[in-house]
Amino acid sequence: MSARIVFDLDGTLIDSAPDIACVANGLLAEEGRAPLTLPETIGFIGEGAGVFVARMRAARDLPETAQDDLLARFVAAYETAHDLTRLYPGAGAALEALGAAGHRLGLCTNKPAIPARSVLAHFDLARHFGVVIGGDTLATRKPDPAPLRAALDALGGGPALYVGDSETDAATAAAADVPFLLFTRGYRKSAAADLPHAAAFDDWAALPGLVAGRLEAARLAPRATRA
Ligand SMILES: O=C(O)COP(=O)(O)O
Ligand SMILES: [Mg+2]
Repeated sequence: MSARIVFDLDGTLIDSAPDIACVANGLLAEEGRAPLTLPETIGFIGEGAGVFVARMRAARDLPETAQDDLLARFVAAYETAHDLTRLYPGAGAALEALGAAGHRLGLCTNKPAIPARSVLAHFDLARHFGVVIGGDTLATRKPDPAPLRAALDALGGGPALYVGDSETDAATAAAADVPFLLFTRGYRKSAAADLPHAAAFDDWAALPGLVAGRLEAARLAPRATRA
């Protein structure tokens, strides 16, 4: 059975926090402020670039009036910030295997669309995705369900799954009524058990089997288990 599988990006497919910290710290240095630590940076990721910059400002005592200017500079620098970013081990092979199994793949991230597409191209991942929805593609972003719904609609019909790492992703999947698969090595702030999820994995090599198992369970008991 061919499913629609939509993925989050930061903290799910890629470990991008070191590059995000580097971009933030370039701006903070220009503003005469102390750099963010990596844990601080990770704590600020998840609700899009605007919220990240607002949290960075608040943490380093920069005024709200600087928001628009800082955000524009942040997004501009973000587009080419790839050197410190790593694909999680096995993520590329898992996308390859899921595509080869006939599933249709999409991406739904709160990262702005331009840097999202840029990092996908950098890692040669763009070819896997039939649709890419960024944090600024629609008028609303996750945890609003609209971006995930738009990604799924673009992929056609069939069972749906959302794969992500964070509270935002779990809430988005719940709001869209889509089963959520939690990658536990990303940027979530709470315990995995506190995030509603249909299944969890800590190794990308396990995902194709997890998906196949869920689809088979749904086939055998369509009323008891969705997707
Ligand atoms: O840019 C962010 O804040 C988060 O990005 P993500 O939705 O891919 O985790
Ligand atoms: Mg994420």
